[in-house]
Amino acid sequence: MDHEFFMRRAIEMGKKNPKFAFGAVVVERGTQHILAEGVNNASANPTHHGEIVAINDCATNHPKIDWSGLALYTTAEPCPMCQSAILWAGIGNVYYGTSIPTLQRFGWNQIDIRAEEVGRRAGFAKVSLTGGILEADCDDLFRRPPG
Ligand SMILES: Nc1nc2[nH]cnc2c(=O)[nH]1
Repeated sequence: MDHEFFMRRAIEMGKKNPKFAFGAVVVERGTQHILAEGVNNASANPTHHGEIVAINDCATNHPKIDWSGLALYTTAEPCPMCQSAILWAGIGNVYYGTSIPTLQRFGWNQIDIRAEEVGRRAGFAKVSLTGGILEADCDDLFRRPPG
C-alpha cells in the first residue's frame, strides 16, 4: 500500500476546509482504488467529521462493499466518535497523520481518549492503527486552531 499517496489525497481533501482540515479517504486494500472521500463539514452538521463523511460516502456509493477489505486514511487521529464509526463499519486498518496529543498541544478541543483505546474496548472488532504518515504535512494543517 502506498501510504503517502493516499495520505496526500486525504490532505488535499482536508484543504477543502481550511479551518477544519480533517480530510479522509477510504481505500480498497491492496489496490490504488480510492472508494470514498470526506472533509470535515461540522459547521453544517456537528457529527460530520471528515472520517464520518468518508464512511457515509462509501456506504452511499458502494452499498455492497466488504468493509473488512478497506483501509481509511485520515489527516488526524480519529476522535472517539469517528473511531467508533470505523469499528461499527468493520474497517480494519487506519492510517493517520497528526495525533490527538499534538492537536491538543496546538490548542484544538479534542476528547482525550486515544483511538487505540477505543479500539481495545471493542471486543467485537479488531483495528490496526498506524500514526505519523506524512506527519509534518498533516501537522501544518492544524498548527492554528479555529477562532
Ligand atoms: N479526527 C478528527 N478529529 C476531529 N476533531 C474535530 N473534528 C474532527 C474530524 O473531522 N476528525
